[in-house]
Amino acid sequence: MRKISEDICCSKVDVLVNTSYKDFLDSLQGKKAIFYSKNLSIDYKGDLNIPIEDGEKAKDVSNVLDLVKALYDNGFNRGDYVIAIGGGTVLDLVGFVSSIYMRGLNLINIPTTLLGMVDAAIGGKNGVNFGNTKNILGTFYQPSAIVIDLNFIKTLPEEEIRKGLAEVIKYGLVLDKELYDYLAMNDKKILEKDEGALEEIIYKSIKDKLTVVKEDERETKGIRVVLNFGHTIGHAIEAGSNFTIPHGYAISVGMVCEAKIAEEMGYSEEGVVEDTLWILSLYGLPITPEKLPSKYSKELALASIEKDKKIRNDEILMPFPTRIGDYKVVKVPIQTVKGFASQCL
Ligand SMILES: NC(=O)c1ccc[n+]([C@@H]2O[C@H](COP(=O)([O-])OP(=O)(O)OC[C@H]3O[C@@H](n4cnc5c(N)ncnc54)[C@H](O)[C@@H]3O)[C@@H](O)[C@H]2O)c1
Ligand SMILES: O=C(O)C(=O)C[C@@H](O)[C@H](O)[C@H](O)COP(=O)(O)O
Ligand SMILES: [Zn+2]
Repeated sequence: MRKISEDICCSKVDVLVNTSYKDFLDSLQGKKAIFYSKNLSIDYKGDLNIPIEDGEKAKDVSNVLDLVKALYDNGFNRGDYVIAIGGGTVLDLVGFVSSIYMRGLNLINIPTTLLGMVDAAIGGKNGVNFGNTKNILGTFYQPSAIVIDLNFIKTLPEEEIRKGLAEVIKYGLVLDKELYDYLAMNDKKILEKDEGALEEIIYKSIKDKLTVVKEDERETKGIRVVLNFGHTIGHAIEAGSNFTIPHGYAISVGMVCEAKIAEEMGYSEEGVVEDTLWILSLYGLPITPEKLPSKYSKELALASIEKDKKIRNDEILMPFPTRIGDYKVVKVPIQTVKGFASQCL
């Protein structure tokens, strides 16, 4: 077991990597509401156990009030615990609910997908979708603990491993050359779910993400935006498909497109686009729209860029890879981004 403890602004956050979630929950004193993915067989008995239909539909705003009602009807208060067990969609929904009910009660994240373990469970961003826009309603709210139980990986299909790897590759490309090199040399082990290799990339990803979040929890200093590399175009693809194209695949194509924009605008060293294409292909991730699992409306995708949360005045704060493991945030006019996007989408 590896433990990371961080003070993020006003919250103490513990991350336990490779530990039993049941043992951890047993150690908590207090009432527990367990909100878990319906697709998982969770036999842990809390004071309230509610299954959630996961996938992007979980992030429909109507689900927020259903969960709030369950907490309210069952007399939960700020001394009690909300436990989120599932992939990124369950974590985003439950994180939001736990932050608004009584202005916040104790949240424990137990991610069960690779994407959840390396990204969604970490950093306190949560959100639900509204009006064809991703995560337009949400808060920043830190969980007190994140428990990574690698047993969940055992039942995870390979395609879910690949989707999570898209976010791991993101860290490699813009923050961590060592992680990029590790990914480049250990593809077989990682795709075969070798426990040591998975623990290594999960640990490195969490460290990278927390280093950024600690500096700029609320994304107000132009630092946390780096975690959004590939997401302007990625979220546009998701919106254009009515959220049927999974996040991991959408941001894979998004990273290719945004790396190309960086190169064309003269912000990246030669070879960055090739390295991006190479590493994504190594893990079988889509690098062109044709390789995505379904079609999307280009018009809806382009229109959704206008709602990007990184817009300030008429410009989007774009985190561009400058060389592998490094980035620069550049203000690009919305219409310029849309012009480039129109070529890649
Ligand atoms: N808040 C953040 O910082 C953040 C970061 C990255 C992504 N996200 C969000 O996360 C979401 C994507 O998350 P996801 O990729 O985990 O998708 P998901 O939650 O839809 O889970 C993917 C699939 O895996 C299944 N599953 C979950 N755990 C399993 C297990 N252990 N074994 C077998 N199947 C399992 C689920 O039932 C589902 O079908 C998107 O909405 C994205 O916007 C949020
Ligand atoms: O934690 C962050 O900050 C991120 O941007 C991580 C992203 O991988 C994640 O998809 C996040 O949900 C995107 O947030 P948004 O602010 O673009 O909605
Ligand atoms: Zn993401």
